[in-house]
Amino acid sequence: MIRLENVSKTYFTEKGAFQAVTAMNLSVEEGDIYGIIGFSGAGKSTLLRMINLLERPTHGKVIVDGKDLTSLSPRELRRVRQSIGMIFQHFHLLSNRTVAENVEFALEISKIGKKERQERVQELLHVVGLESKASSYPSRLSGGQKQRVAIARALANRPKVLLCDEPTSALDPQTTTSILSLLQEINRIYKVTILLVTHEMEVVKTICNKVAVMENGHLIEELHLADKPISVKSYLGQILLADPNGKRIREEAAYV
Ligand SMILES: Nc1ncnc2c1ncn2[C@@H]1O[C@H](COP(=O)(O)OP(=O)(O)OP(=O)(O)O)[C@@H](O)[C@H]1O
Repeated sequence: MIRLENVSKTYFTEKGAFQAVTAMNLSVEEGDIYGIIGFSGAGKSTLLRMINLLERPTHGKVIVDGKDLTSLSPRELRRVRQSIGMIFQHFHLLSNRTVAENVEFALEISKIGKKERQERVQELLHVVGLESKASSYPSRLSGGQKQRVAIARALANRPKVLLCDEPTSALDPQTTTSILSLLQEINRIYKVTILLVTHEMEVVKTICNKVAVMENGHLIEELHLADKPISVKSYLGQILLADPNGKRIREEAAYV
């Protein structure tokens, strides 16, 4: 479903060039819930954002559903992007639109007719359990509810892939659990392939079947979590697995 071939990203700033991702190869199969984990600054978000070309790779190919996105025209890319939904740590909802209007917005952009838009919004708000909040504005919602709206909006155009950038990092543990269950349900009902960036192994262990461990822009190793026992070779992979809540990661990251 998704293949990254020798993908690198260099940022050019006033301070000079900085290589955030180096020659990464990754293969995500249809139906996977695929985690990307590592310390802060490892390049996880950069990698995720290259999958819908929010960041354009400096080198390499990004192949989604058989198409090399790096070779598409802007128009073709806009169309393909509709099949790739995305959610973020801080939700990014439109504050001047209601819950229903936030979800509908994605359908307006794809020029879907009004009747179909409204039916789809109803269905999605039902799936994320927010029918009663359709007319509320985002400022009146909890963090978990805001993420549910963002998920409904990301699913509006029936994407094949959902990219999740630290989707639970701004949420308390109980809300995190409910959002992760929702993502799992969406993966099952809609057969959406999910890629999820996180710094917490607990999140990965709860819903992912595979995880890529990243450090300093490199893929350190890939773990198949369905295997028992899980085979872990890298030191970083062992730390992450032994410390599912990421406490030690945060301590070590603060120390270095
Ligand atoms: N637009 C940019 N311009 C310059 N440098 C950037 C840019 N975006 C990210 N970086 C740098 O690239 C590196 C990787 O950043 P990235 O956000 O991908 O890491 P991450 O693993 O997602 O970490 P975090 O969880 O802290 O966001 C960091 O050192 C960051 O400062």
